[in-house]
Parts: sequence; structure tokens; C-alpha cells
Amino acid sequence: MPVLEVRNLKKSYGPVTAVADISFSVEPGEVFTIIGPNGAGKTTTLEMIEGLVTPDGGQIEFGALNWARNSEQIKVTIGVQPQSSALFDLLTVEENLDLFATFYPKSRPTADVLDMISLTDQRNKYVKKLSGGQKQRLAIGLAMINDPELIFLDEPTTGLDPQARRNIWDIILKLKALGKTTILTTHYMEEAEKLSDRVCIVDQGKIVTLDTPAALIDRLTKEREVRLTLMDGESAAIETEKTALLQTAVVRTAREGDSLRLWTTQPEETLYELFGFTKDRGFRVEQISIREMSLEDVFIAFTGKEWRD
Ligand SMILES: Nc1ncnc2c1ncn2[C@@H]1O[C@H](COP(=O)(O)OP(=O)(O)OP(=O)(O)O)[C@@H](O)[C@H]1O
Repeated sequence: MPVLEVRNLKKSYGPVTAVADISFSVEPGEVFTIIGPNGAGKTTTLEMIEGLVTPDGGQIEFGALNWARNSEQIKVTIGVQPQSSALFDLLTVEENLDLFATFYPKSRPTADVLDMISLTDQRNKYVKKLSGGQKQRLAIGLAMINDPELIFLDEPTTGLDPQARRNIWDIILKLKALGKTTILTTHYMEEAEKLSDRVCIVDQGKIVTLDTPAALIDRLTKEREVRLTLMDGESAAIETEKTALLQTAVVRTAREGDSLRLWTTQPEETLYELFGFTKDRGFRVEQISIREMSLEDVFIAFTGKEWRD
């Protein structure tokens, strides 16, 4: 049984449709990631699920529980990462955790949480003295203080340096090892690819696609990007591009000066034919590369938008 199921969620703010129609379900123990461009509706979706924003329509079910009938039970089974600005600056790390623990009937021992978020050595530090990464780790610690089964992390790594981001990934992996379920939003493709069991790409308040990172990439891996640069100038590249477009395996091309990019479903055959053509014409090829598709390519293919980091 899914730990969370949302169906046909909708939310508008005046004339702005933040969430047009979103449905998905999350299985126990999964890291489920929502990615999408700015203003796609990710935060609004999470806020509705977390009970912070009332949907205009749709259903949200946590197993057999829903907000209308079981709000107290839901609050103890979910953990929400507060904005780092909501931390108490004049309390220490440990005091923040102890304070949040008092909000719940049951909590995880503070020492345990400090260990999970690798802040044991900093437990007596005031929040205002922490680095950005440490504050984010504390915010995640607060989300797990009630030992929830389902944890919501809204862009936990935005603005952090690569090492600080990796420290957060470690926490997410530790939660997964404990069998917890995490719902994550992120701006970082690499993160979605590394951590997620399933990724849902949202654009303009709707799900564009939802699958495992491997399956999403797989859908496009039939297509490879071949790049080649010709030593005989732009006209050679134009002629080569025209010939490439005659091949059925070549899906599309792009050219800039003497550099040519083409996307093909059969890279070997395409290269074989192209080399035949360039040899016949006496064109010399300076550089050639074949690129694997990444989750970022999937995102661009599905949303038509460049990824923002
Ligand atoms: N409280 C609000 N009042 C008015 N408009 C809002 C409100 N919250 C969100 N919106 C609008 O709804 C749309 C979706 O916003 P949302 O924050 O959910 O997107 P997002 O995918 O989380 O974006 P980001 O990646 O920038 O955080 C945006 O156009 C946003 O301006």
C-alpha cells in the first residue's frame, strides 16, 4: 500500500494556476523526487500535502488517513523540514532539537538525531554561528525529531557548496537505510539521479513524466548526440549536415560554424555513412565525440526548457 497517494491536486492563486492537476503515489522506503523549472508548482504541491495550504481540489491520502479526519495522526507520521530561517538563532543546536521534540507525543532521542545529521560536535553551538550547510542539516534533524515515516525536504541543498550538498545526501541515504520514505524537491539533476528511486518532472503545474531515473534516461538513450568539427570550414559542415539529415536514423541536427551536432538513433551506422561522405568529398574531420544522455537531457526533452542550477 502506498504511504502517500495524491489525486488530481489543484491550486490557484488568483489568476495564477500554481498546480493544475497532479496525481502520484509514493511507496514505503522510496526517495521520490519532484524536479521542475522555477514556478512549476513543486513547493505548492508539497505545502498542500503537508497540510499547510488548502487545495482547491483533489485528494491526499496517507494510507488510510486524510487531513479532514486524521490531522493529529498525520502530524506524528510526517516530518517537514522547516526553512532554515525558522530555526531559533539564540538557541544551540541541541536546544533547537529538544524544543521541537516537545511539540510531539513521541520523539527520537536527540543524541541519535545529532549523530544522523553529523552535528554531535556542534551540539552546543548557537544556530547563528553555524554554516549554511550545518543549518540545513539541523533543519533536516528537526524534520526527523518525531521519528516520522515520511519526510519532506524542499530543496534542502539549494545554495550549498558541493561538499555540503554531499553531506545532505548522506543523511537522505541514512534515512533510506532506516526504511523511511523521503519526498524531495531539488534543482540539481545529479542529485535527483543519484538519490531517487523515482523522479517526477513537473512543469506548469502538471506532471510531464514520472519514472525511475534509469527508465527516464533509457527512453532517450536510443538517441545519442554526435558532435563533429570539420577542418574545411563552414561550407563543408553545411554539406555534411544536409547529408546527415537524409539518414532516417538522424532525428535532428544543429550547426554552429564548422561544428555540427546531430542526434541519431543508430550512432554507428550514422558515423559509418558520414565518414563515407566526408572521405568521398575530401573533407577532414578534426574532432568527433558521442555523448551519453543524462537526466538533464531528459528534462530538456520533456519540458523544452534549459535546466537552471
Ligand atoms: N502564496 C502565493 N501567492 C500567490 N502566488 C503564489 C503563491 N505561492 C506560489 N505562487 C505562484 O504559483 C506558482 C508556483 O509556485 P511554486 O512555489 O509552487 O513553484 P516551485 O516549482 O516551487 O518554484 P521554485 O523552484 O521557484 O521554488 C508560481 O507562479 C508562484 O508565483
